[in-house]
Amino acid sequence: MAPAGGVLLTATAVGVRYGPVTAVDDVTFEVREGEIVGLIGPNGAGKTTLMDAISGFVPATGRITLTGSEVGGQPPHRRARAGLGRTFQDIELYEELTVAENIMVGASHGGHGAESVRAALALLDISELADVAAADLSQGQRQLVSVARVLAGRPRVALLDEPAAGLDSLESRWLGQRLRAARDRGVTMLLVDHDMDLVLSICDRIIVLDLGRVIASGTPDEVRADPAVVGAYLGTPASAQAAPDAATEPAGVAMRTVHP
Ligand SMILES: Nc1ncnc2c1ncn2[C@@H]1O[C@H](COP(=O)(O)OP(=O)(O)OP(=O)(O)O)[C@@H](O)[C@H]1O
Repeated sequence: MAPAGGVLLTATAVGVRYGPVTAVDDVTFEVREGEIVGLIGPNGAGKTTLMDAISGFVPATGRITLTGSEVGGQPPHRRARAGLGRTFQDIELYEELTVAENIMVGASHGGHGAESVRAALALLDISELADVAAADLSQGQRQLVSVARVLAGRPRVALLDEPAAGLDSLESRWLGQRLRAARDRGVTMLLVDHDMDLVLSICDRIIVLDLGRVIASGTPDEVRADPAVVGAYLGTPASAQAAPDAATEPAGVAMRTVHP
């Protein structure tokens, strides 16, 4: 169950248009302290655009607040300084530098001291990688280093964009354990990923987008059993879906078979 922390991040009636395309449409949700909230949905659902709207990389309508203060309208670096740390899909590391050095020099604002770097690595249980050259890391370790880089800035909410991209299922499970470890030590995360097993296993709550709108939200079990979610993933309108108790196959099984 989600811990009962205070509300850190709110999105209220957030919308993003690209010309005639409504990429995010009237989206409202909140993230509470100490939770991992997952953002999922089929290709083109608006997940990346919503992350961009929250972190300030695209203009959006509606309201976005962090610890009660409006951040919508602020440029990305101001939001980062206010406590919205973000990873990006393309991880760029200096191959010849160590993990600790990469985190120190790779900070998006101001750089981090050695103590922050050590703390971030410890949060993710990867302290043993501090002196390893980036060139010697596995893909899973690289993903965690990019998360550590964000955590070293001590964000109020860490926005993680596809941290399991390029990982096999074993690496993804390992990543999930590390993210859970960080969450158990108080890190709050909003996570976009296509890996359903990862999202369903580590998130406290999940928000499901389709065609820019929230079509479901709840615990992993609630979302897994929601006919609207199954319909969105299978490309069938929810109204045409059998009721969950009449389905020949559990919804969770159907969702797990759908990968990008
Ligand atoms: N820069 C852009 N200009 C115009 N349309 C865009 C732009 N970026 C995204 N879109 C459109 O906005 C909608 C949402 O796209 P977005 O990339 O946010 O979805 P997504 O859920 O992240 O998809 P994926 O899972 O494939 O990464 C899509 O219809 C997409 O074609």
